[in-house]
Amino acid sequence: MITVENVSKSFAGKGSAVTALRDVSLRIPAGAMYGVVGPAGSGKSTLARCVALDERPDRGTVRLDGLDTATLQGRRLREARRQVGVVTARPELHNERTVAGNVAVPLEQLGLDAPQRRERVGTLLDLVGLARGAALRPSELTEGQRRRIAVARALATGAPVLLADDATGAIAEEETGGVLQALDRARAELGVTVLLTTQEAGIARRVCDDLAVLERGALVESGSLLGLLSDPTSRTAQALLPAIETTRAQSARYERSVDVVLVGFAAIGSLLPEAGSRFGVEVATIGGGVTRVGETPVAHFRLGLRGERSDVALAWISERGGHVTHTARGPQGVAA
Ligand SMILES: Nc1ncnc2c1ncn2[C@@H]1O[C@H](COP(=O)(O)OP(=O)(O)OP(=O)(O)O)[C@@H](O)[C@H]1O
Repeated sequence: MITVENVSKSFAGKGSAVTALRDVSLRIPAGAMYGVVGPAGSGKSTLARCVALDERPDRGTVRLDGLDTATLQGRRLREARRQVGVVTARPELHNERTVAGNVAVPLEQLGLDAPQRRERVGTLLDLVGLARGAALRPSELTEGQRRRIAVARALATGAPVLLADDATGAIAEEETGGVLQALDRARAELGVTVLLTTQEAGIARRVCDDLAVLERGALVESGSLLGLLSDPTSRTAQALLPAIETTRAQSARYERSVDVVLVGFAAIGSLLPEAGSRFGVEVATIGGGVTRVGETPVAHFRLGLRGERSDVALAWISERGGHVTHTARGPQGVAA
């Protein structure tokens, strides 16, 4: 468990100081894939550097498994830093060494002998999908593959936390999946806690369980990704849920219209038709669509309803986990 407790951090700027983090608190459970999302300059890297103990907060503290890191110095600080492997968007690789040689660097520093290094490097290159590239030079690989070397190197010493600070930044779209898969396998197969910062909520949507959104150094929302998506007013939902575009004419064919978020195959497949037949109400999908969070489908639909018991049908949908938002009714009982 990583806890960030009321962390604030400012830097001297030209003239006035720049506040990079304002009283940020987070709880990152052990073994989670946790996303920190926000626009450029919102404080993601500063938060990442505070968690990696490369930066000291002005106020507040970071706890790694309960250890208060605020006052650590010298050897104890170095030991705590070794708990966190770091990958950035600009990993420095040694081009005079092979891919395997790069991953072996931290193991050489630890004093592992050659057979132990070979075994560990082989396992890690396999984990990041580069087992066949071991003898190549980093310059012979794509940028996405170089990021995966950096992931393997960051995991080499067995750090329980992996900090991927914009690790998918500035690589080709088709290579993003490979980097995300490497991070996901680190979590799933090594039990590593992964903190992933990115400007794109869509990147976090593909792999993260939990999310924090930063804006101008402040935490604006945090929680499970599915929980945040269930609230259509959250920033995360607004960024990730399919947009609803319906015309007035489409809505006008029904007595009322509502928006609904449904999570999971079962809810999306059966809740609406079942509500319709159970309560004798016509329930039609007149807008929206389905997206995916990891493996889970999430629907954001506008529904048109007709029938006396539409209120009861909607209450029934809500009781079964559907998140219903009532849109304003127009003068003829039509959604505005
Ligand atoms: N070492 C530093 N010295 C001065 N200002 C800094 C320093 N590090 C960060 N800042 C400032 O703090 C604010 C937050 O920066 P930070 O790099 O944490 O944001 P970010 O969300 O990671 O941005 P990006 O997505 O562009 O990487 C910015 O205004 C930045 O200019």
